Amino acid sequence: MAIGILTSGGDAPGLNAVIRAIVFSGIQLHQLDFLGIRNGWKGLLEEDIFRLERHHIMGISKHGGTILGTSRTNPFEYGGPDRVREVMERHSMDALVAIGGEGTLAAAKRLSDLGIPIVGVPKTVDNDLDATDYTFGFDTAVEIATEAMDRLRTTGDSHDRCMVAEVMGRHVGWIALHSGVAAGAHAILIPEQKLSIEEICEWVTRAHLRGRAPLVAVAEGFLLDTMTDVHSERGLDAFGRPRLGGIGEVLAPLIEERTGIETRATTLGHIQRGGTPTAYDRVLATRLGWGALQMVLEEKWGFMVALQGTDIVDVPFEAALGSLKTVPDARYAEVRALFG
Ligand SMILES: Nc1ncnc2c1ncn2[C@@H]1O[C@H](COP(=O)(O)OP(=O)(O)O)[C@@H](O)[C@H]1O
Ligand SMILES: O=P(O)(O)OC[C@H]1O[C@](O)(COP(=O)(O)O)[C@@H](O)[C@@H]1O
Ligand SMILES: [Mg+2]
Repeated sequence: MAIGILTSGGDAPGLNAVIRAIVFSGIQLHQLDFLGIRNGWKGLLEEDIFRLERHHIMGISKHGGTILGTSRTNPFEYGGPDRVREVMERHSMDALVAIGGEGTLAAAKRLSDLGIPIVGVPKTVDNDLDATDYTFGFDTAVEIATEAMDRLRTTGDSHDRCMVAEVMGRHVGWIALHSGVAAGAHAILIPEQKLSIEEICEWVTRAHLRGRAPLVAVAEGFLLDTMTDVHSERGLDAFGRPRLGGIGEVLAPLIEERTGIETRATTLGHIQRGGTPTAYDRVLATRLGWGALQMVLEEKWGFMVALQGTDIVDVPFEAALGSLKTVPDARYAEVRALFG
């Protein structure tokens, strides 16, 4: 049996650990063959495929990114399901493991609905996929964001400045919430909760009056109550979505002007997605990889692996695709009560 593996969508620390887990245990325990597909669906449709052997996966769990490369190609706009079938047949590929986020899994679901044997592994640093409690990459992103905020606090303290730390989070504020709590931010701003600049400045002023250099953690997808669209000044991505980043720079002068406190903004950007995955993410990614291999062996097409509690389970693609996993109001309320 030959199994194709592809990674698609934005990268996340832990992708390599998933690939390693699938290939290592597939070769060691089941004598399976693996085909590496370069650059997501694009490589499948262009037949950019190679025999994925044990030496390719040696020691890769600790490396960020993906040895397979990634893209945001939509297989339905580039070749279509007939071409997917043709390439799989030509390479004697009996099954496909698609590792990606909601876009990749939506494509995988459509292909699987057409009878193509696919299983999925969820991936998102934003941690916004429903049906799985956590995804690999999220813990690493939170760790990096927390360390950055700790650093911003010491320079903020020295200069008695308000520091605004902008982190990733297009639709959901999990990274901002977790890193903001860990770093003791005085306000945490997330996409799920619109706020006025007056409320934010009140928290900043209150913290400053207590002798603190205020720290504001903001997710890139946050909107002030005066905004109708997310802040975007960098054009569109390959999928036609606005590229985010820069809301911190928008907020900083508004805060400075209203509070009189000198304010600086830092956008962390892709630093959160690069480099070494945490041990937690490596273990989670490895377990998800083992789970995906098991699904292939059981021919559970149309399913993806997920973490529920501490268990790795199988869920149908549609369970992950219905809605995003947003920060619940109650989770935000308990944090918000302590702002300022
Ligand atoms: N409903 C869909 N059907 C087919 N392909 C899709 C669909 N939605 C998204 N995609 C493709 O999947 C790609 C990857 O999705 P994206 O959201 O960028 O990354 P991720 O998989 O990390 O969420 C998109 O750029 C798009 O080409
Ligand atoms: O610069 P890129 O690759 O377009 O990606 C940026 C986007 O990817 C994200 O990191 C989301 O990634 P996930 O799909 O892993 O959740 C967003 O927070 C960000 O807006
Ligand atoms: Mg996505």
